[in-house]
Amino acid sequence: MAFSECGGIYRVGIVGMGTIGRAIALALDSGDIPVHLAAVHSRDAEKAEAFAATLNAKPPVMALNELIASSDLVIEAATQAALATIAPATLEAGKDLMVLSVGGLLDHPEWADLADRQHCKLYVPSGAIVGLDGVKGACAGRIDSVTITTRKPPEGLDGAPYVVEQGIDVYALTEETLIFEGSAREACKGFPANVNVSAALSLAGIGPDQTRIRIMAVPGGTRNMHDVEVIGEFGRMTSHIENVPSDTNPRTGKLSYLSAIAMLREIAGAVRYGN
Ligand SMILES: NC(=O)C1=CN([C@@H]2O[C@H](COP(=O)(O)OP(=O)(O)OC[C@H]3O[C@@H](n4cnc5c(N)ncnc54)[C@H](O)[C@@H]3O)[C@@H](O)[C@H]2O)C=CC1
Ligand SMILES: O=C([O-])CC(=O)C(=O)O
Repeated sequence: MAFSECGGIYRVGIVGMGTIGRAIALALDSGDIPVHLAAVHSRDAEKAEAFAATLNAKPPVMALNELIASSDLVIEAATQAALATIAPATLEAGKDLMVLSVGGLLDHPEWADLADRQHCKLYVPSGAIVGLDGVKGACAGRIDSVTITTRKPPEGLDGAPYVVEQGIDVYALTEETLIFEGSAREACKGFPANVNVSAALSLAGIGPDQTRIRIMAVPGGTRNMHDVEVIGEFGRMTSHIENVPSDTNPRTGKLSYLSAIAMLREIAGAVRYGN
């Protein structure tokens, strides 16, 4: 952890003031995580100003480069496309980075090396998925397969580039339907705002080309569900999560931001649970 020089308080800047960014800002504003919310930045500065004004801390809304300069940790909660700017700028400045748009990491293994050279940390929370501790352990040995099956209601998949390109009308489906099957890398390109969980799974496990994903549209569904199966020399592991879609973004399950908040608590504290 690279502490700021002013007062030894770990300064956090949040980029992206949508569902996840706001939830993290509100958690920090409650004051029970010992870090300082130093700045926020979003594509829509006016909306970010209005939200920041509702917080006790009244964090300034800054340009990205100013936010990076004012933070020890930058939390990316924007988009995979935005990450392409945020990640190198943050790491080159020697600042820690937490990434939510995890799919944006898959084509940039050099960022992990950059973090290493710059002596800073690159954090990837489990997000909307469970069981990455076990996956990491399992992948220390021989692995035969890692598969994730994602089930979302139509509104959780609507507008994804793959859905648009293929002309799939997710609202016209009448029963659970497989709409995509492939690697985590391919899925994160076709569904950049829907299956970042598959990127986190692949990075914790055997990589984005070897990790398989199936995406199912579930008409009438009320949960974003992810089933992970890992088979290897250790045996077989499965995990299942039924995520309540967040109120403001049906693609994003509530565990996504709760996981980031829990990770921040551990970064700020002395004790870490789990692997
Ligand atoms: N790792 C995980 O398990 C999960 C990751 N995600 C991903 O996390 C990211 C944030 O998710 P949400 O908060 O639900 O999305 P959201 O759409 O509610 O909010 C995104 C915010 O980022 C802002 N933004 C967009 N482009 C920007 C840019 N270039 N610079 C600054 N701000 C920009 C938007 O104006 C918006 O305020 C998304 O990429 C999403 O796909 C979402 C759920 C789970
Ligand atoms: O919240 C979820 O179910 C997962 C999600 O959107 C993502 O991984 O991008």
